[in-house]
Amino acid sequence: MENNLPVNVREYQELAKKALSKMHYDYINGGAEDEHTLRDNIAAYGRILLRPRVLVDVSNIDMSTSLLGYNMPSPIIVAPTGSHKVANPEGEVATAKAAASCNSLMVLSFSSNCRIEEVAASCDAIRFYQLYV
Ligand SMILES: Cc1cc2nc3c(=O)[nH]c(=O)nc-3n(C[C@H](O)[C@H](O)[C@H](O)COP(=O)(O)O)c2cc1C
Repeated sequence: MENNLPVNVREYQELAKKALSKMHYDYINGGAEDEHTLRDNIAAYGRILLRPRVLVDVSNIDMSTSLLGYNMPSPIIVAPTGSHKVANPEGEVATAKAAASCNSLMVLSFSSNCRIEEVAASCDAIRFYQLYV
């Protein structure tokens, strides 16, 4: 890892494995039941082929998009996931601040460790809430 910064999901996984207890790592890294969908999701990304291009000016690119009327600089958002305090003492507040710093959108989970009001007051991230009904 150059400058010790992770460059892909696998390298983030390695760091997470070192930072977390086995139980918490397995909770975050695992999928439901026999993990068929988890494996298929990873395989689906593997089927997307990118053609490498060199000497192309990428100093002025635009990946912005909108979701339900909210504009954002890229189509990358934070999906709802519960119990962020297993990974960070600030919990979902830390995740919301990170999303806000990228002008991204965070979906706060129904099973989050932090209260909705606490997360909402912590930053200006675009706020979506996931609710089981
Ligand atoms: C640790 C963990 C916790 C999750 N918690 C929730 C949750 O509280 N609510 C929810 O709707 N989805 C939850 N999910 C599902 C994710 O939002 C997401 O749909 C799933 O990881 C699949 O991602 P993908 O749709 O990008 O493939 C959780 C997933 C993980 C790995």
